[in-house]
Amino acid sequence: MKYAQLVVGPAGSGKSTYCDTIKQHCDAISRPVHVVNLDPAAEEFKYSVSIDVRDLITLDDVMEEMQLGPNGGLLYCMEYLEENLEEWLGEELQPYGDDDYLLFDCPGQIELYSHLSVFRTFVDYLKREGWQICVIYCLDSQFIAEMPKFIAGSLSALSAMVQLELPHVNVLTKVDLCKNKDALESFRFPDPLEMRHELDKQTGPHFRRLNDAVVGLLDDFAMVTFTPLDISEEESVEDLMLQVDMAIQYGEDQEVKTQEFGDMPDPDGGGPDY
Ligand SMILES: Nc1nc2c(ncn2[C@@H]2O[C@H](COP(=O)(O)OP(=O)(O)OP(=O)(O)O)[C@@H](O)[C@H]2O)c(=O)[nH]1
Ligand SMILES: [Mg+2]
Repeated sequence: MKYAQLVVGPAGSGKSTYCDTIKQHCDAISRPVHVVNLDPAAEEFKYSVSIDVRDLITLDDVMEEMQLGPNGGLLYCMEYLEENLEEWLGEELQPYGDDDYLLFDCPGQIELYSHLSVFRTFVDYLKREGWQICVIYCLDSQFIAEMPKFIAGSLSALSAMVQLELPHVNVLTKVDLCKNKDALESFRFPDPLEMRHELDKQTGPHFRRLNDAVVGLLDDFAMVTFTPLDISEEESVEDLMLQVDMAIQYGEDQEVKTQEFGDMPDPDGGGPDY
């Protein structure tokens, strides 16, 4: 079995820093991982890149040749990647085999994970090629102090979960910058009543039914939970890695059946078993 983490999330949420952190952690414990850059707009990396989409296409070239702005240019690049997936990526992945572990550092446009097909095509291709994949959805902890922002972040994570149908770990990044780390605990397994109460406090009475529906939706998908990551604490990195290993069934007997997202949500509540 081959393993991969697909590291996604909004622009600037800490995806590349996450990849760097995990790579360093794994290097330190002599566990081989390789990082793949899938961001055609990336400029520099702290980690060493094993496969780079910029060898196929770069945002600068596309913007210049197609007269596109940065967002349109990025979408063009990703569609180009989608069209050349088997030919280019297939070739690049050739040297990787059993027990190899890749981290895919992805671009930050969230529409790529919600309503464009490129990542779905990408994931389906990797699955067909025998890769066991876990999605890491990064959300910046600096933006979730207020409940409406936390809910907006949760909904975007949920939309990626529904679109990609893979084991999924939501990560709260930049926790080292948080003054009150204990306050983050309440976001690990958010309480629906509390969410509803906080939302109602911050919106007018017209929004009550909408708030109710949104919180009900998140509660139904009981797996919209977040794991805080403090990159300055080795233990935090280890805990997260363990959680991802469980989600991806790294090192487990391959007879064990993967729990598919399609089995969710559990109508009786309760999170996933992994
Ligand atoms: N202190 C601290 N800063 C962080 C952390 N993660 C990211 N940053 C900073 O946040 C900024 C964005 O981080 P990146 O890792 O580049 O984020 P990204 O999601 O890859 O960004 P895009 O690829 O542009 O979407 C950089 O200035 C990082 O140094 C973290 O855990 N702690
Ligand atoms: Mg990045």
